Amino acid sequence: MTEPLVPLRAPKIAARPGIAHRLVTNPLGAASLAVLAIVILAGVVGPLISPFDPTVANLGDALQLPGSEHLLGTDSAGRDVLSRLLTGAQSTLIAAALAAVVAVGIGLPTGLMAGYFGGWFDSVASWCTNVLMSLPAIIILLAVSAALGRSVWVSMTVFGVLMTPGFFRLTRTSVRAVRNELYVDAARVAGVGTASIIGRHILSVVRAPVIIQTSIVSGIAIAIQAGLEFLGLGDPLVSTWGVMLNEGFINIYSSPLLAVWPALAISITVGAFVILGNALRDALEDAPKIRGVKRLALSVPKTEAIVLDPKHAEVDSRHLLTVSGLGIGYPQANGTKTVVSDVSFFVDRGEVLGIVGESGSGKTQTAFSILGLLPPEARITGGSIAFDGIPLVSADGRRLSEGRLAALRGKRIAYIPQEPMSNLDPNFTIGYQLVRPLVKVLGLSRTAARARALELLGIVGITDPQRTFDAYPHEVSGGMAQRVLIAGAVSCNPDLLIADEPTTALDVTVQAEVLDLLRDLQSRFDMGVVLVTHNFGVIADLADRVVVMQNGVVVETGDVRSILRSPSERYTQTLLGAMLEGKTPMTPLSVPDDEPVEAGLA
Ligand SMILES: Nc1ncnc2c1ncn2[C@@H]1O[C@H](COP(=O)(O)OP(=O)(O)OP(=O)(O)O)[C@@H](O)[C@H]1O
Repeated sequence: MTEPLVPLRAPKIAARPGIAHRLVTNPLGAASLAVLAIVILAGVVGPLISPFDPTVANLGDALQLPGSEHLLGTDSAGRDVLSRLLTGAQSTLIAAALAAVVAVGIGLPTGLMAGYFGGWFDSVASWCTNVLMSLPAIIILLAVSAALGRSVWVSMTVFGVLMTPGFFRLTRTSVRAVRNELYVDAARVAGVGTASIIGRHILSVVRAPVIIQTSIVSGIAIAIQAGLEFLGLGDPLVSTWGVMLNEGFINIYSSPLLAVWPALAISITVGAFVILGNALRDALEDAPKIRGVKRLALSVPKTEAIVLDPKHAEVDSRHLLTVSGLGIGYPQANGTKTVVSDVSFFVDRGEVLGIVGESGSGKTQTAFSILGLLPPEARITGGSIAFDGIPLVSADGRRLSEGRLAALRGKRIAYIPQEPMSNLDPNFTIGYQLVRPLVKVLGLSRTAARARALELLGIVGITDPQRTFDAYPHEVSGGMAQRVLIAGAVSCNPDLLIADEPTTALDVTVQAEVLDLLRDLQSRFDMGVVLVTHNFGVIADLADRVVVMQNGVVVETGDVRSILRSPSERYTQTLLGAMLEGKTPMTPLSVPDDEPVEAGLA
């Protein structure tokens, strides 16, 4: 009988100061922001508030010292230094921004693609990056100035290109780290598209380091710009601080102050950019992080197999799910390592099938083959899988195309993982992560998706859905996170639910609650469930029928009551014995030598 669900109250969540708050409360961050705000303000309003026209020469006023008329004095052509500094701020900042935009504009998207997709694009882009990095930047800039003329815009564009390897490498490395996170796989299993995954989960992770790098590169661009102009390669028609510095050094003996003003402006601005970068890093490092513990969900395998057309495949449509003679192997130097062999079972609508076995018996591999989420190196060596009349893998080795499979995952086939925390993206609230698949996959409006998500949180036994909806994953317990994932899994009203050790990572008391919840939802939504576990107790609690696996093969199968009453295989008896003794058979069980297990791979 289904027991009533134990409502779970969300813990009180202390308000966490945001990144902006942490940045402005850091004295260095606040100071650098203030300096840059003043410089940017000067750049914007400078040309309007300049007391004199910075381009008009008046030789009669040349090289005047600071005074009441010219607050910072005049240069060798009699132009007002303060007016030139104010207008120079604008062109200096725009030129630095140009370099940063070019560097980010090329480095970020190429790094994203190379890191996420890998393959030939990664090889080509990495090779180009290595070539760019081997070029001496200053020589290239000098050569470009010589060939294309003294234009600050051209030299900053080229400098931006020369800075792309930094952004490319930073992005690629961050993406490669995060694309293996379980929450990225979970988003894929939930049916979220690649562009959307990159845009939300991946970009949100690389955003912070890219902002820090951009701040630092902007500072370096100003310094390089000033250096080039100091060497006399500046555009004399654009009054930047570097051009002023160059003029100052020409008159260093007659009017040393002329070099001091632009040098101060350059060093204070460059310093502010670099300090801001560091303060940003400190603010972001303060942010709580939850990272994946163990990668279980796997990437989509390369389908070099011929893509299956569902219309032209013979399938078994009597059951919701039929797995027949399934074999899975991994090519290795000394031949193929078989991890699943000749596995057959079926699941009907409204039925719970348990797959039980010790660690390494092939349960997860079997489950992932149904989801189409085996690692790229895995090979389906035989057998077929059909879901509700749709062939996922046909007997002749063809597979349903990834596009069609992706349309099934998250809509008709849902998945509950073992480690709830690692399957939630720490960068987004729980509400956002529930709403997004509802909008993207089911096409609900934001308002409807929000209402549905709150309703689902209530259904899975969370008493204050709104508070959990607004919380970040690290602000809830493991049991609550698993309820959230269960809510996400059933949100699309799936026909088939695959739950891979859904209670293993949880405390014993929470395990019982989650099992109750699964039982309740299974009957409420009339789903077929494949329940993967190493624990016969979970099978006894939840499953109607059971498949016992060892070493990649099915040892025994039947309805749970009869197998619990009279297990015919020695291995099943040992598994049951382990349950009764309270052991968890995560490590290979030893079956007494006198009565060896009949089934099993050699
Ligand atoms: N990428 C891989 N390459 C080679 N062998 C693999 C790979 N992934 C899994 N295997 C092997 O497949 C076998 C079955 O693994 P599977 O994860 O299905 O076991 P399991 O029964 O689910 O155990 P657990 O509960 O510990 O996950 C194991 O022997 C494992 O070493």
